[in-house]
Amino acid sequence: MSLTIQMLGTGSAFAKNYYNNNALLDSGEGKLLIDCGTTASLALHQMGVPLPEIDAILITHIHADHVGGLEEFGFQMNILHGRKPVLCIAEPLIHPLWENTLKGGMSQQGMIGKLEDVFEVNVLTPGEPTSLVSGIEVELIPTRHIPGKDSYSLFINDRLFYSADMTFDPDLLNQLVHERGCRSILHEVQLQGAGEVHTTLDELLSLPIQLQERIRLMHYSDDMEQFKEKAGVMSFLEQQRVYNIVELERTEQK
Ligand SMILES: Nc1ccn([C@@H]2O[C@@H]3COP(=O)(O)O[C@H]3[C@H]2O)c(=O)n1
Ligand SMILES: [Zn+2]
Ligand SMILES: [Zn+2]
Repeated sequence: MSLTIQMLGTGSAFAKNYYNNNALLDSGEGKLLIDCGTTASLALHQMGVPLPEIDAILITHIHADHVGGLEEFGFQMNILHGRKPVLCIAEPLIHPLWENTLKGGMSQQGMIGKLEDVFEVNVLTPGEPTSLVSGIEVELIPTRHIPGKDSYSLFINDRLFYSADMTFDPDLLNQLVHERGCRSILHEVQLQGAGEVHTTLDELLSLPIQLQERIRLMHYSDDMEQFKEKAGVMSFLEQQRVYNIVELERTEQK
């Protein structure tokens, strides 16, 4: 079965030339949206993907570039299409997502008082690979991002690692490739400055070349073009281009 990935956007939280770093996975039998940021519905509109075609949404962590579009997605599906969208989410994110992000805009007396009133909630257990839509199995891997905030990277179909926003974790990347058969890595990157809550390009450049060869960069700032020649064998994912994951597994990327 073929699996494709199309980034709705590849931008950092403050990027203006790129949409939010959200992704559409398509197995041919089902579509999974990874994160639903503020720009998600506009990007999906431009890609010609109607919201009801998406079988499930998966959330990595709570920042606006990853969850800021859920209010519109939830309202559109309930009001215009008469059904709740499926929301796959780790248990620790449910309370803060509703109480701190969505409740203000979505609550309605006697009608909407909790996440489950708007979404079909599929509660995920980190560390347990779970089939989310036909042909797409995901394991949540807790990774560090902001102190005190839970965040989960993704290991997809036992072959593709998709980083959430995360600080540099070379041990995890080594383990995934050498012990778990990971063939390609889509990794967030911060191009300039210290990587206090993200992973810097310099940190990724310190990895063994066999790991760098598997990495495609995403979640980058507007000055990405200036860094194309500084990224070594790593290349930048292009937003809205459709990649077959087999194509991502080729080591010669440039
Ligand atoms: N301690 C923090 C917290 C947040 N930030 C910035 O805010 C953005 C929120 O979305 P993000 O994509 O995680 O990127 C974060 C940083 O740019 C940051 O730089 N340092
Ligand atoms: Zn982000
Ligand atoms: Zn974040």
